[in-house]
Amino acid sequence: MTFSKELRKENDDIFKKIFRHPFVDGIGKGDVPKEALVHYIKADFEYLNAFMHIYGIAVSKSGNRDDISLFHDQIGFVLNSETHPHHNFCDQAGVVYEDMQGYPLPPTADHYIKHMMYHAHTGDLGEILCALLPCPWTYLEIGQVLTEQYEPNDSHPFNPWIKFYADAEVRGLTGKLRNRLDELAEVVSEQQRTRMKEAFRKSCQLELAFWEMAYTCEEWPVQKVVAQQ
Ligand SMILES: Cc1ncc(CN)c(N)n1
Repeated sequence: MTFSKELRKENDDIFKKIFRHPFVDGIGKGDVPKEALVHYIKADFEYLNAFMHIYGIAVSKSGNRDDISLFHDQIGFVLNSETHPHHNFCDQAGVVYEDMQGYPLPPTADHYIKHMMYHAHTGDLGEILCALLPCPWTYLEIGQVLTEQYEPNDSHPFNPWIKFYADAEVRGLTGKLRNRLDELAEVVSEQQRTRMKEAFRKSCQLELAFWEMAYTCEEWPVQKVVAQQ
């Protein structure tokens, strides 16, 4: 079994919980509370900015042009294409995309990007890929599961979102990351494979937590700066 297949199998419990999460299921049913959509978009805009920064660190650790090209293409996709599903959520929430940008990250999203940043700064390319992969991979499978389960048509409010993530482009990009990870995993020590598995599982946990964060509109416990005495 390839390393990425092993990762998928070992984290099936979390993938299943993600598919059943009320926010994700709400996308399939075409019914997500507006506040949750807004909370999601605000956090996800900044999350994806951080995600591109991490790909940038991966570029700086790349030893050849094939790897540089791999990460460059992923940045291009996030920058130019992943705005489409955000627009779908904005349209359904009745808000303007530009008004959703520049907000501080809620605790879970903040934790998630710092987890990836940690592995980006301290790990090698394989470890970075493990921290990054649950992001495209869980969304690809969410798109596939919701398509199968709800068979959305053009009148479905979240049809563009579901179609986008179930699409061949996302499958192709995720497949490229998986293939590169499988190559890198073949030449590392058992100890390093354990570190890689831990990075992957924590990102899966944080994917699930991100949906919960948006659904419950999670905020920091104290929001305003308390005046110093
Ligand atoms: C938190 C999160 N995870 C994954 C994706 C899909 N790239 C996303 N937009 N946001």
